[in-house]
Amino acid sequence: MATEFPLPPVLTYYPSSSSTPPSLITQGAEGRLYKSTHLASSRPCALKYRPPKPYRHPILDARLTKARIQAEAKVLDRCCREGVPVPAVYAMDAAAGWMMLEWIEGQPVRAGINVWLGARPETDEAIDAANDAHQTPLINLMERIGTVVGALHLTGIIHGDLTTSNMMLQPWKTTHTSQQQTNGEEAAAKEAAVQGDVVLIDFGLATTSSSDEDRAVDLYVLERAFASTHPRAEKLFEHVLEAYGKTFKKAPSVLVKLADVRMRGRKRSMLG
Ligand SMILES: Nc1ncnc2c1ncn2[C@@H]1O[C@H](COP(=O)(O)OP(=O)(O)OP(=O)(O)O)[C@@H](O)[C@H]1O
Repeated sequence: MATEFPLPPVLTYYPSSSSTPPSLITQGAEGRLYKSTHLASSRPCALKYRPPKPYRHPILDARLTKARIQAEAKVLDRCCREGVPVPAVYAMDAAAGWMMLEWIEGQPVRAGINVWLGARPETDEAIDAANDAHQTPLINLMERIGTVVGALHLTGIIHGDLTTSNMMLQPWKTTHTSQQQTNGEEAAAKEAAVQGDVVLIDFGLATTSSSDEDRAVDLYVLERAFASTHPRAEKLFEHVLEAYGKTFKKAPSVLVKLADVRMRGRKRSMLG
């Protein structure tokens, strides 16, 4: 895809004959995400660029952009060092508004879950978390989500915007086929859609905290996002929490706090 916007200068220079111009993947409110082979054709990378905002005072805008990029890169670095699955930071120029990250192959978890659920008849009842044996591959994914969020919280980082769009499913080298899903190509494709390693992305709103309350709010944000994005699978969210509860010593007390946070959330929505 041709780029429709000015690029940061670093990306208008192609260091090797095999590197191709970056292609725009998404354009959000704050920034743009390009896929690029700037470093090497065999090593695609994600270029996150926050262009100047004409509606902000230029000095304030430059300062804000720089601080946000630096903060996001710092959190990603820390996650990498501590073994939390996130894209590695390859390069950055915070003052120029960009950072270059490891490209994560695969699709967002949201899309994978939708492929899995999409194969069910429209008239289907909501999925019963405890008894639906046919959901094993999806349940396994939910558990992997809980484990990764637990690993993140253990490092003292709060994501701030956990959704199934801010998690990628990085395909496994070999596919694992469950006993339930051995009948046909369609079933195999459906199962493949929920396989892969969960990699967290978009740390633009991340903060550091080790308090039960902040961790519980992070989980609550994910719980609400999950319920509105995947309403039929809402009940399966308990598998995320169950796996989370096993990840570190204080995780069970975060889950107790989550009950409080939910209650407050409900009261607030009743009051309008
Ligand atoms: N490292 C990556 N590898 C592959 N795809 C990525 C990567 N980072 C982001 N993406 C894709 O780009 C999309 C947008 O990325 P991201 O959420 O980080 O940007 P954003 O929403 O513009 O960020 P912000 O909320 O900080 O403004 C993601 O949903 C994902 O599909």
